[in-house]
Amino acid sequence: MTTEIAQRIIVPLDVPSEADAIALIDQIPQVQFWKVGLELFVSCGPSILEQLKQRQKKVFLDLKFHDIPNTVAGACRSAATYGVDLLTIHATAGRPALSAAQQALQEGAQSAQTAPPKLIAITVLTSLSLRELALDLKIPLELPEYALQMGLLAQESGLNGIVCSPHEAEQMRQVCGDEFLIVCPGVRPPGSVTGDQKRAMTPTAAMQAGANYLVIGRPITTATDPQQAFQQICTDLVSA
Ligand SMILES: O=c1ccn([C@@H]2O[C@H](COP(=O)(O)O)[C@@H](O)[C@H]2O)c(=O)[nH]1
Repeated sequence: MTTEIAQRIIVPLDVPSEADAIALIDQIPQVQFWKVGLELFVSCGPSILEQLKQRQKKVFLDLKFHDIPNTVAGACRSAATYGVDLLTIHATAGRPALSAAQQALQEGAQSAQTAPPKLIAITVLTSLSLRELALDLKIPLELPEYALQMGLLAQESGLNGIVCSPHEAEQMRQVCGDEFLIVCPGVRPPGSVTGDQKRAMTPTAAMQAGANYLVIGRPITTATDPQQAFQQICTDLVSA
């Protein structure tokens, strides 16, 4: 049971070098699903993906593409050759870019004779508050409604799922159905520092809200004992 839960926790490798990433991967062998984001990919490129695959890990490549349709399609065609499990694009890239990205992923994967990653859209970054969305970004909708509209746009464009805060997961699940993947960062065990996460929830509440996967980084990776921190989260989730 703990193993099943462990497979639903994605830990980000938000570290500056491949050596730091490998040290972390080997420090927590229980983690089955790792996320490679901008910091690490810009630093070391796709070789870290090979390192993860050699260790039979699942990989979430979180590059958050946001560009015109032709450019995101090219990036997706290339990313499809890596054989990763999940890939991100911002929903705000718009409908033509989302559709082009999904189509290019299928084409790229077919040419590389590999399975395409599931393409999931960022709805509203979990670091944004209701106030920032309204006052800085001038979005005239309430945040949950805006996030839902971004989720629906992703679904209508043929994407496999979304990234959203656990606060929006329940309504996403109700509206988008059981097959749509919901991946939630902004997850903090009780008592953890929230840092730059503005719409955070506990792992148990996030799972109960309908998330398929939780992304939990600093509460694990900066803990004195990362392995123990990961195990404690799994144990709490199993007993909830
Ligand atoms: O809306 C989003 C989209 C992606 N992220 C990423 O998730 C992790 C969260 O790390 P923590 O240390 O648990 O805060 C990080 O890699 C972000 O790039 C997100 O937080 N919110």
